[in-house]
Amino acid sequence: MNTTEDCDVVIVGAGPVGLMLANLLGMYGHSVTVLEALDDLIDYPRGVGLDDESFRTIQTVGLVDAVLPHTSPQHIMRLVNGAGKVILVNNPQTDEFGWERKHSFIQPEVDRTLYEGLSRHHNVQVLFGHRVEDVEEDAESVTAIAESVDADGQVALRRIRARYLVGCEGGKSPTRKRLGVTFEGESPSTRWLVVDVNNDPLGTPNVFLGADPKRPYVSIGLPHAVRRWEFMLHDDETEEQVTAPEFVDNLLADHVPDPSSLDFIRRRVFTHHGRVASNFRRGRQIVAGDAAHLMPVWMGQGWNSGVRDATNLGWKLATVLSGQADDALLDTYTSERKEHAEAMVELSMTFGRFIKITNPVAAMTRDVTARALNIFPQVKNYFADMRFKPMPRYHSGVLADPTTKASGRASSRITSRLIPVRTANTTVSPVGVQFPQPRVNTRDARNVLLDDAIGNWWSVLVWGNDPTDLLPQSSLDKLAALGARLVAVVPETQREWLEHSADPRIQVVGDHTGRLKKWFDDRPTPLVFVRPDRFVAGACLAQDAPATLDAILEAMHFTRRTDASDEAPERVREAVAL
Ligand SMILES: O=C(O)CCc1cccc(O)c1
Repeated sequence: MNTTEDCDVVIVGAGPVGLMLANLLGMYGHSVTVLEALDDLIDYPRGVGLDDESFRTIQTVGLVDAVLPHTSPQHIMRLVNGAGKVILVNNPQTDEFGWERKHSFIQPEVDRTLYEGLSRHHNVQVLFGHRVEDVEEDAESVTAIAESVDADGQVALRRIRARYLVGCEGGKSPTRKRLGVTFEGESPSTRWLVVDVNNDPLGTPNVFLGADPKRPYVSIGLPHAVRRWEFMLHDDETEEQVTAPEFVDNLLADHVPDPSSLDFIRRRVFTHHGRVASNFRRGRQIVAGDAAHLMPVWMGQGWNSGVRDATNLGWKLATVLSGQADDALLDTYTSERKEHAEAMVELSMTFGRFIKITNPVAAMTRDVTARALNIFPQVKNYFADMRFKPMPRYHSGVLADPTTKASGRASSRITSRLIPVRTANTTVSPVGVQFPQPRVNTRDARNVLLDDAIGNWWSVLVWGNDPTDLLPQSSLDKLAALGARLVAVVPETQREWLEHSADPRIQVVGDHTGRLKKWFDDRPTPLVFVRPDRFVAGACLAQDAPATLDAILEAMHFTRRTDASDEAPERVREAVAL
């Protein structure tokens, strides 16, 4: 081991989070080495739910067409009691972020698509069969020392030096242990047996959560004729017992006429955990996905929470690596993601307690209460629409919100001059939440989802106006240095007219569905700064835009280094050339 290979980021673990992060960084032009201890990707299903936010990131990395065939939209979840009667339904109908809120999916196929997507990026490599044995960190770099064993049993060590290392190697994450942070929460002792089969003998779609006090169970129809069952285990049942074919056939006898004809993918025992790391970063090492937080399966949020981490971290790493911001920007990864991960863990743990009830009297009380609550449409819709799912809303980080005290560190400098209530439908600030994604028409009359029109980096969206008419040259220069795309959003009726009269550098989008008009009508902020991860960093009146922009740049520790020169990242040059 004499040589050291260099790259921008070492990712440890070729699971979905590592692969998604590698896709994002590769797309932004950075070099990545992914080190995976296993010889290949894991080939059996684990996560089964893919949500709209993850789909949006899959869209960002350009892999939607390859992922869609491994998904089913309108993924409904029903809670049934011991007699098989439905007591709660969860069937959200919204597509506000451009995609159905819930899909089922085949994780090994989607993970493989993410892996194959990396071949588009010459600067990204995945090394299977490479176990990280040691990590050295100094002021300038972090070096992973990885061991591999060839077919003849020869052991080789490889040194990969990078600016940052991201541990995406699951709940037992050695990276998290090296950070020395705590992994707070609970690991209830309840065990579950998971049984996946290939030739689904039922054929019914969707998820059934069987709140049967005798033995709670789960039955899920997945794409490609895969069926998943999960059975809660009693304390006296050993792993050896419950994975034996006769035991499994016995459990399945209540669900399928002939269990003996099933083509089993896997039978495995697992326990749920509800834990969150106290910090997701220390120095040059960062954790993401299960390495940073573990949650029970009930909300289908394990895979999605990891993808949210990658989405949050990807653009921040890209910004720091290209010199646009100081590395303090990376601290906002913990402050933004940890709170939401905690909320998701808490919700998933609560749901688990609700399903796992084995005391018959307590179970009956639960069922009667749930059915009684269903009589009230508001309660019924609350569950059906999944309004109990905490949507990410950042309160501190790369934000500038004059309406809250706790936003980005520079927010207090913004003059708080929101439109008087009489000229807006509400006074709710959109700062810290995701911007919606309806379909729009573009300059060349293509009908696309909004993100495909505004690109994969920063954008400034203005309702009904040409941003170059509203913003002073000093702000336009800063936005050019940031690489932000300027977007005028107009009713479709005005699109062609504006295209002819507006500054040629701006993108004009026609709101033919009226959804964006409604969004801007509902908020007192006709100018919004949208981050690369689609969250609103700032929103204001046009006249407040210069101060809001300055506050955002300060909150992201912007260095103002970049311009449209040859050294500028490609995305900046593209935006400036618009
Ligand atoms: O809603 C979903 O995406 C399914 C969540 C779920 C529920 C129960 C077990 C399991 O493995 C996933």
